[in-house]
Amino acid sequence: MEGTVLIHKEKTASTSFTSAMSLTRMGTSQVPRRYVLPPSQRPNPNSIVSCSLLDPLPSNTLPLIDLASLQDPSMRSKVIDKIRNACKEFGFFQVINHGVSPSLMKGALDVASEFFNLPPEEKINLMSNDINMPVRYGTSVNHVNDKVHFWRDFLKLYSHPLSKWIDLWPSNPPKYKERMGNYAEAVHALHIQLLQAIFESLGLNPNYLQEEIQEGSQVMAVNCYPACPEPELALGMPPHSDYGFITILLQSYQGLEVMDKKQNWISVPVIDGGLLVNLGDHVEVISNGIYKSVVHRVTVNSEKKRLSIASLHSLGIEKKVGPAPDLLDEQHPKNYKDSSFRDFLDFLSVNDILEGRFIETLKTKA
Ligand SMILES: O=C(O)CCC(=O)C(=O)O
Ligand SMILES: [Fe+2]
Repeated sequence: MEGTVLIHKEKTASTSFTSAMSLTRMGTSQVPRRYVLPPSQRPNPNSIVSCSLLDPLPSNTLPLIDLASLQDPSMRSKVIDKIRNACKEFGFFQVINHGVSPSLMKGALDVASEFFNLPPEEKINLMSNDINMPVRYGTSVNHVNDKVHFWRDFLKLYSHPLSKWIDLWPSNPPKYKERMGNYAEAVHALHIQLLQAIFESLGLNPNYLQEEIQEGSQVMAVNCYPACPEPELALGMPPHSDYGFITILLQSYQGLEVMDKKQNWISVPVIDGGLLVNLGDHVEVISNGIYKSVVHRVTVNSEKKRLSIASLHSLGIEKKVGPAPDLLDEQHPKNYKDSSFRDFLDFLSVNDILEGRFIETLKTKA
């Protein structure tokens, strides 16, 4: 049958199911049971706060930061102040004038879309249940808990250094490597600038951990959320925070929601040419909790396929990260244990993403 794929080869060799993309193409009018969330975890449209994007920031708006002035010595400290406020208040902000060109962004979204439109037979050889695989196609299933599924197909790509990984990336569509690779490199350069600004906003040397960051890891999660016949019952991704320093996210359509301090879900509007920046668990740990990683989730809609490219940046897989010594003294003891990307992968391999966040396991006090 078109679209039926075998998954969980290692665990349940007989399990077969159809990807969200194939279900949508078949014109399914109801989501299969495995996507239906318990009522308490469903997106409740009445509780979602919509925000306008204003600058400067009154309450109840999401921060939008113009990076054009970051390189201007007379303006830099103003931008750093805005970044500090955004990190403290939300752990999230959007950026414009960030240096990644509109054509690179469009090129990456176009090839992402073409890849997910390929017939299942073309994608299946990239499918794996092993979260350590450097290139991994997945269709909605959660690697631990195969009872709850999410309305998402994804392709995870190890991306830095690009020359090490790009040969493993898909050769079809033919422009995939070139377009996605150019985007990955531009976003990698942007993430270095953003980290410098974030460190500066904490009072740290902007070049803190510079060498380790240059040698760090970049994993891109290219996500596809097809139109969903019953969007009120399912999610594209459950609530989680990202591992790593920051995630730079490009979205083609609305769907991402971030949780604010009052635990309201705030829907993130799409800004033409903008990119989203999520603080991840590394920043929470390095700042010793001054900043918190942002909890976010993805809702789906019945009208339109949504694509997103999440570029996740962290230290190398075995490198431990801990609170910055300059932020610690007798009044400010260490609130988090040191940990590595490997520790996170080990955590993920035995924990369902719905059951707690990795960062909670690092706290030295309750
Ligand atoms: O699709 C999105 O907007 C978010 C994706 C995401 O959170 C992730 O890949 O970690
Ligand atoms: Fe995420």
